[in-house]
Amino acid sequence: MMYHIPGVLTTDEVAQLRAQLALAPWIDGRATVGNQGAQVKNNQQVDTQSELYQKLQSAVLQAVNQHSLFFAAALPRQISSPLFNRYQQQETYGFHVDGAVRSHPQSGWMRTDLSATLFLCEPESYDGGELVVNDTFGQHSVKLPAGDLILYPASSLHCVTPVTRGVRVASFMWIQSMIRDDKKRAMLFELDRNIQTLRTRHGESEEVLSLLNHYHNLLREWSEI
Ligand SMILES: O=C(O)CCC(=O)C(=O)O
Ligand SMILES: [Fe+2]
Repeated sequence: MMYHIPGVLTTDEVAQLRAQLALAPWIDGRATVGNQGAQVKNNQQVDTQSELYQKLQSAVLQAVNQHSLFFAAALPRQISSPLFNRYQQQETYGFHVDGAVRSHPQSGWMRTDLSATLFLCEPESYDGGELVVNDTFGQHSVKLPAGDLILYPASSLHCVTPVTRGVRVASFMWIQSMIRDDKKRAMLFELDRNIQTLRTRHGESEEVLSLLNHYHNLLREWSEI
């Protein structure tokens, strides 16, 4: 399942981030990838050793952590330090696999259940640069407004098509979820959304309370924390 999470950053926050990113040290994106990825990866990333990187990644992490729809869809247990990438002049990232485990600054290791891209450029400012994700229902091509995020299973093969005009800048990260299984996580999300809608439409009721209890009991049953 893929989820579009709108408004992770406001237009002003995107502009501020972009201004800072223009000053950041950019290095070859192959610095953070294994053998297979290196063969198909052609982009730049902000140097994670730089002081500015620390500041920028924590701003993105904070925005993501505060977003209730992101929380409901991802049920995050761990989020990797967000990275920043840039594609221009035909740069691309061919179909690849995201590593199943990564080192994490606080916990040592994390499992990547979900991948996320936070778009930082308006779609009409560049051509190409679609994120293409293969899942069991076929191929999905994604290009979102600046400030919006796409969440997709890290288990799916995916690529970024060549940027043929302009520049595509994004932040991307991985999430270990409290609910490892995509199907269970999707069911919980659907239940959660319906409870919220019922509440907004009809207010509190015994039935809403009971469904909420059911949601939490399933979460209690399935979560790994
Ligand atoms: O730029 C993107 O949207 C995705 C990047 C990506 O797939 C990766 O770095 O593993
Ligand atoms: Fe990837």
